[in-house]
Amino acid sequence: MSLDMASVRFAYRRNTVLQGVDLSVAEGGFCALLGPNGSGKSTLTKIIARVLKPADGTVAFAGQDLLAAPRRDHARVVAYVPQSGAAPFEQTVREAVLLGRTPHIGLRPTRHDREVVDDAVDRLGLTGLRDRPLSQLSGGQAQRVLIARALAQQPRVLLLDEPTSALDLRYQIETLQIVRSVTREEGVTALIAIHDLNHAAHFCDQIVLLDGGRIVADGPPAEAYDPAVLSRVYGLDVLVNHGENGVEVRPSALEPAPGVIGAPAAAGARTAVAAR
Ligand SMILES: Nc1ncnc2c1ncn2[C@@H]1O[C@H](COP(=O)(O)OP(=O)(O)OP(=O)(O)O)[C@@H](O)[C@H]1O
Repeated sequence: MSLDMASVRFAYRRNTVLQGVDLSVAEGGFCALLGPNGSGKSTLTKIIARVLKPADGTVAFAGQDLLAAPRRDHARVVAYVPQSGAAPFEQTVREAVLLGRTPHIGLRPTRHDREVVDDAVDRLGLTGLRDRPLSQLSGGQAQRVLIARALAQQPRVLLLDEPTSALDLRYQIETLQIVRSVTREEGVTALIAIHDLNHAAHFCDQIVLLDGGRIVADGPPAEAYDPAVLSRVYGLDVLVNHGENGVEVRPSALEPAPGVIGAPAAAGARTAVAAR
């Protein structure tokens, strides 16, 4: 079972932004979608989420055509966390997360539905905020509500469009850990559009690099991160280090910070080199 896209093409009027994308993510895989601004990451996730309809191509999960499935069936398989979401401002956190249960609920939410919601609220560190209206949340808290709503949906495929962009470092890491554990422990297939190449390498097992609506690299981080390809795509010289902790990418022009061995002495500083 896998998420499979074949020959997917999409254009905004005459501007073709996906040029025949073929992509497979194994069941339980955690795939990072990388690429510069405007390379087509959001468009690709929106097609799988059925926010946008491709001009051509197929999208399937476990052989089921996701583009033709009835909406409710699609929503039982696919959950989507957009870059930012509009929600009725007076809704509370718990009410917003309960919306994730919509594809599963009969006439009214059951005790099980409420347990799933409370579990998702707890996992995203929102327990203390669960009765608070969305209008009284910070940007990062609101982003965590969207992620909790997607988890409460209990999907087979989880799509996240830059879900960590408003999060502080702790919640960036925790969110990526949660998504990784959902993939490994529950076999959910996750696709995340993300800009941080090092977080992607650390947490994901598949890297897909988009450039101008085409896939230019696809594989495990150690194979997909080619310095020449990354430098060309991002228009910036980068180095790729293969170390004990995995692969790490950094701009080659980035000098060590003052105080680090090898850094140039800062003006007026007595020493810029750490004593050993
Ligand atoms: N609603 C729209 N109407 C017209 N063009 C659009 C629309 N949304 C996106 N585009 C264009 O489609 C291309 C791909 O955009 P997309 O949002 O998929 O890129 P992205 O890789 O997600 O970028 P970012 O990293 O900035 O979020 C860009 O050139 C963008 O300007």
